[in-house]
Amino acid sequence: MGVDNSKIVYTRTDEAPALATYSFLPIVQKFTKAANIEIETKDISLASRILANFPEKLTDKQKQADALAELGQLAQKPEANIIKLPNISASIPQLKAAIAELQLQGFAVPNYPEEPENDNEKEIKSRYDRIKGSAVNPVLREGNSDRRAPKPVKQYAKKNPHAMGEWSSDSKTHVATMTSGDFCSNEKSVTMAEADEVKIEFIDQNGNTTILKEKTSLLSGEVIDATVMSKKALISFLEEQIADSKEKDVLFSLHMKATMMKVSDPIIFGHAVEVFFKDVFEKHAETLEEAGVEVNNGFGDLINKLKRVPDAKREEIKADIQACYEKGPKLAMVNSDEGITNLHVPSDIIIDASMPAMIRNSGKMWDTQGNLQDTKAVIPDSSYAGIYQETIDFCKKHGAFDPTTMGTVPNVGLMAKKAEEYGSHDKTFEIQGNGSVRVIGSAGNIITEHTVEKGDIWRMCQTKDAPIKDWVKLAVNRAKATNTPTIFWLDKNRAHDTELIKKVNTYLPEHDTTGLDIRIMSPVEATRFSLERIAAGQDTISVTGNVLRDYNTDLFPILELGTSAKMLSIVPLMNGGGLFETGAGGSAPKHVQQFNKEGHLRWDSLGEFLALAVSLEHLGETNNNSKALIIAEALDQATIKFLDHKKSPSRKVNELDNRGSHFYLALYWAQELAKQTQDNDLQSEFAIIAKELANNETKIITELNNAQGSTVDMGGYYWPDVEKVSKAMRPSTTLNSIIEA
Ligand SMILES: NC(=O)C1=CN([C@@H]2O[C@H](COP(=O)(O)OP(=O)(O)OC[C@H]3O[C@@H](n4cnc5c(N)ncnc54)[C@H](OP(=O)(O)O)[C@@H]3O)[C@@H](O)[C@H]2O)C=CC1
Ligand SMILES: O=C(O)CCC(=O)C(=O)O
Ligand SMILES: [Mg+2]
Repeated sequence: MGVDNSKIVYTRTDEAPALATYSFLPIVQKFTKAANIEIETKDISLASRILANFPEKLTDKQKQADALAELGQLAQKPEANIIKLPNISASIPQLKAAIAELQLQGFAVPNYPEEPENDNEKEIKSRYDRIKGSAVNPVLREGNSDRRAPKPVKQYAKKNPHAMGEWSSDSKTHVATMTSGDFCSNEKSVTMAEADEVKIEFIDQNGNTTILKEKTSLLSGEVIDATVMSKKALISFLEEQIADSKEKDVLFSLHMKATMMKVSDPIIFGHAVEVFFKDVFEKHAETLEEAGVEVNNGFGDLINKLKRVPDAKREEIKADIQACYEKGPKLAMVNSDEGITNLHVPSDIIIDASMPAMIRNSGKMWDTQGNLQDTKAVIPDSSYAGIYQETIDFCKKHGAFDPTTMGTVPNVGLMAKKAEEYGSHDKTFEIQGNGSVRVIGSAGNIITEHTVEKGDIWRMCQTKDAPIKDWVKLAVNRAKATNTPTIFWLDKNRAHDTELIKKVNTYLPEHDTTGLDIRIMSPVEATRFSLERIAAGQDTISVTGNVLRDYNTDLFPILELGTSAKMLSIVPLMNGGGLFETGAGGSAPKHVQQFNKEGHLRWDSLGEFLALAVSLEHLGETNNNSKALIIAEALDQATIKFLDHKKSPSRKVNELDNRGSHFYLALYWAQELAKQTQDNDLQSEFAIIAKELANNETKIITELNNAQGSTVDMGGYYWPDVEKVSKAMRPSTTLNSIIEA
């Protein structure tokens, strides 16, 4: 064999999934130990990543290993078997909050220098910049993605439909997107004929050159695209949309990925805040500057920093803010009770989850009174906005989807080797003057050139050939395995997609596709085609680039299953290993708030159960471990039973929560192992455990439910106290003693 992969790495992350791990991991360790599998944990939480980057500021006891770097290396090895739970892709406000908490806990990590004033601060900022945003996913995702609703999960959703808001044909809800001057319209794309090292430079109007990035190495066959968002076009678009929301009497809402994938999005978010509160920002420019307001961190940053402003001035600004609210359209609210608008915090409105949530809610969002209202969903760049307008049009015409009959849309997504927008982070620049930006080859040849103005956002992406080839192969494999129509969502009128279409047409014939229905359609056409089929109960595989992977794997699951937490999410790593992600959703900060307040955790670990089963199966197959295969199969059966018996966490306090759901999973898993006859050792060991768990069911559930109903002190949000949380998440001594026996 040569490859030793009797080990599974289980990640510790943040927020709700991290809490769930405290309860679930001991169970996992108990079951896998019986097959000689070692479960190693790696802490890739935001706080741990901060600590790992500043060893010189910490005592020996405080130091953290750089788990992310270690996992990044492991992901490139054939023995990799990693279970990854969702983590915080930190926005700057989240990063700052985590730093402040760590400092309070006695870790001498430095502040985040937003505007570094010397070399030392620049160095600190550059370290933090490696931690924020999508710092984790692109490092681990050394393969393309296969996300789908497994059959039992889909069947369960059909039998137990989630609530779906009705749609009316006269809904005023719509998407607003730019028609010119945006990334989509300005994109230029080139496939490299041979490997090269390119330079990115800015040339001002006087012919002075500034190097933006000295060296980017490109492989032969690599697709690069460069594009620019015009600040002027963006501002006038935002002004128009604000006026139009007022006129049409719909809520103004902004939907972006301002924490991840694209470092351009916080800047765009900042412009939206500034345009909406234009009168405040113009009139008080100097005061706000002095107070250190960072508009890219959302309107909430202004509110927080008002305390630094002298009293009289503060009252004046507050009155001007009020005037903006009165003059402008109604703003969509994230939390109407607390007055948090859609423009307050960039990480509160993450488009992949926020748009489907709106569509599931009859196309409505909350106003300041907590009433649902029709909405203008502003998605500035037009590259992918059309899929949501198409979905809205479909719902207006046909009414809401019916989860009891609808088909499914799985996804095969291109993301390996920092494909597409994942690779843009170190190649995105806010342009400092008028002139042009060029990508120059080593022979001095101009590869792309854009005329730019001060404030424009220029960015470049790169997509390597091998990941594209692998993505086509994965699509064909999924098409074959399911005999389902398979659509590449690529637009022949978009520069980047044109290059990808050429490659798809080259690589598809390398596979035997006899009898398969594989087509290429633009994202808008593909949406309509898939929606028509889904409504008729039919399935359609979507094969997409990286951003649509992100969007589609929340959009369809949220419509079909009520949440993307129930998705199977596999990343077959290009070098042979496996990365198994749990669900397709995020770290659910709302769930932590509820847990703190009333001791009830409604995080649904179904994604973890699904990921663990495929991880065990992968281990069993690559390591000839028959016990692992039996345990995997038993886990799948247990998960089906778990769904049948409706043991998912309830949303309400004093009912079954995440911890109780883990008990039932353990019970069913043990019962399945006791039932099988292929392995006597497993059978006898788990027969005893199954019996003990079953005999103590009432006692355990009582102990677990009694732990609910009061506040929980975690001793920290980003860096909680291990003992406190462990105690809170494992309150049943009866269950603990069975698991630890
Ligand atoms: N793969 C990753 O690592 C990802 C990380 N993130 C991170 O997560 C944070 C929050 O992002 P956001 O976009 O709000 O996404 P979330 O998925 O956390 O929130 C959206 C909603 O999804 C539902 N949800 C998601 N997972 C579960 C689950 N297991 N059990 C029950 N409900 C679930 C909840 O819906 P409801 O209220 O309807 O129950 C939740 O309120 C951010 O910090 C972001 O960076 C986000 C996406 C992916
Ligand atoms: O890093 C990303 O792609 C964002 C995380 C996410 O939302 C996802 O993978 O679905
Ligand atoms: Mg997503």
